[in-house]
Amino acid sequence: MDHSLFVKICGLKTGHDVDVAVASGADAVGFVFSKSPRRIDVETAAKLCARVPEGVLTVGVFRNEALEDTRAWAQDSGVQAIQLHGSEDRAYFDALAGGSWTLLRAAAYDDPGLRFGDMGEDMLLLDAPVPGAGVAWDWSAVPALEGEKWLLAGGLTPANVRAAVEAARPWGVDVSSGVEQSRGVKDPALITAFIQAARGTRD
Ligand SMILES: O=C(O)c1ccccc1NCC(=O)[C@H](O)[C@H](O)COP(=O)(O)O
Repeated sequence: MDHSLFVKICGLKTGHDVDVAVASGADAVGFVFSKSPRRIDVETAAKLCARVPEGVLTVGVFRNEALEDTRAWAQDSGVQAIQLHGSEDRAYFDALAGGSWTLLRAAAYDDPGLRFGDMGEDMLLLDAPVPGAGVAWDWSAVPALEGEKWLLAGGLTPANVRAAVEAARPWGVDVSSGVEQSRGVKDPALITAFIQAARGTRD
């Protein structure tokens, strides 16, 4: 069992799905603000953030948005963390640092020369090259990230997450497609199953 594994459920759109993720033990919930079947508007994100209890991190997910839009949407929705998935550079990260947000940097696992902290991030998310596509990769090909706060993502499901954790030994995991019944529509039973499987608490 791995009670300490950090688990983030991404791309939530409804209050019920947020409640299920929280009740099932998620450490973080993600809301997508950029182009995606999971995109929600700022008002919806604010309502979803308001029902998340203290201790569970609310994360806004962005990809190549204008800096001022990212800042405004994060502020207006009330997310506690900003996850950046595009070609945002160090200046972009620096402009958001020093605020109250935890910064997550998403990078493709095969990004050459990848090193934790290069963008000043607080957490690194190691993903497949296309985010949110449910595409798995060779999780044993993880760069040296031992001891860092890094999340494994990309094609994880309730069926494969435990093996992936054992192969890659991440600090945490992140999932979207693998807990959906159809693209962009979450399945509450899969959310619960994923969290239990990730931590090895499933029967
Ligand atoms: O989910 C999206 O559609 C998305 C769109 C734009 C930027 C990021 C996006 N998702 C980011 C995530 O955190 C996903 O959970 C992560 O890429 C893993 O996705 P999946 O392979 O579907 O589990």
